Amino acid sequence: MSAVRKAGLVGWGAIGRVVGTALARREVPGAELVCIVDNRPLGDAAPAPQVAFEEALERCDLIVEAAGQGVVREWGERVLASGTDLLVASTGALTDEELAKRLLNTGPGRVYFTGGAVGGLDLLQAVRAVGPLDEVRLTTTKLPSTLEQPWMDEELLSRLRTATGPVEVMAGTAREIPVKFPRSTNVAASVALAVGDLDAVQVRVVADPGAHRTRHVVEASGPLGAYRFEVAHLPDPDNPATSRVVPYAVLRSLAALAGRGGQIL
Ligand SMILES: NC(=O)C1=CN([C@@H]2O[C@H](COP(=O)(O)OP(=O)(O)OC[C@H]3O[C@@H](n4cnc5c(N)ncnc54)[C@H](OP(=O)(O)O)[C@@H]3O)[C@@H](O)[C@H]2O)C=CC1
Ligand SMILES: O=C([O-])CC(=O)C(=O)O
Repeated sequence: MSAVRKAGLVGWGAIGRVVGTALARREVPGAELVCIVDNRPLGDAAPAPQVAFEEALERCDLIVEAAGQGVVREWGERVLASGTDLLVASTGALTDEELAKRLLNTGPGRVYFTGGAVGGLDLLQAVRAVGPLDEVRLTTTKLPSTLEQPWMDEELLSRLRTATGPVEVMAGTAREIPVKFPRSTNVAASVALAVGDLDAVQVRVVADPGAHRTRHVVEASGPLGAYRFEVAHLPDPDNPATSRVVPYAVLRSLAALAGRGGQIL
């Protein structure tokens, strides 16, 4: 592995632009931006060459996925088999346990995920080593428009569009929810990765026209106590499904992977 991590960024959107700009400015010690992969032609605005995914694998030793669950499904194993590490933002892809297993067993590259929009995962992961968490709940509250999905029927869409207060859109486990809302509930999968059990995490997705901040509340109890983590994020103005904090969580994960944080992580 080179002393400086050669990072390739997949996705030049709400997350990718902030991450890519910071990397290009060398704001993450120990990591540099080598190339960008995106569906759309990026033109001169991009701070690194736009390349095809195959070429990114040749140029990089770390791929940062900030594009969507489909990229993890389609490319995950190829990234790792090529010897390149993979940092995943679209953790919802890992609710496919067969895929998650294959990614764990493929190498020599390694797979990592970022905590993204949700906090407290380190503590949940620590407690899980003592014994299973018996109750884990996540309540995600977002602007209704960010939760509309192609599979929704007219009645549900109309409930979302005419809501004047909080409306429960769906309840289910972390196995079910991130697949149904692929761009807006990856946090459920992230909590499940920390807890180590997709079915143990009960998720409520709430649409609220008053949710000018996106809220994620994680509640859990286990052998050593009870936990509650609540965040209220400003949404990205261009893509309100994504909280503005997420690229900074990706950058934090990158700094840890690059191992030269300039801070004690
Ligand atoms: N872990 C967490 O807490 C969070 C995770 N996420 C995940 O991160 C993803 C990205 O978020 P965000 O930046 O807000 O999304 P955006 O839609 O703003 O940007 C995604 C970019 O990636 C591109 N893209 C999508 N698929 C591909 C592909 N197969 N190959 C190349 N480029 C592709 C998109 O192009 P196009 O639009 O043309 O498809 C778009 O330019 C989300 O879809 C979600 O899965 C998001 C928020 C929080
Ligand atoms: O950014 C957020 O608040 C959460 C999100 O979109 C996701 O988990 O996919």
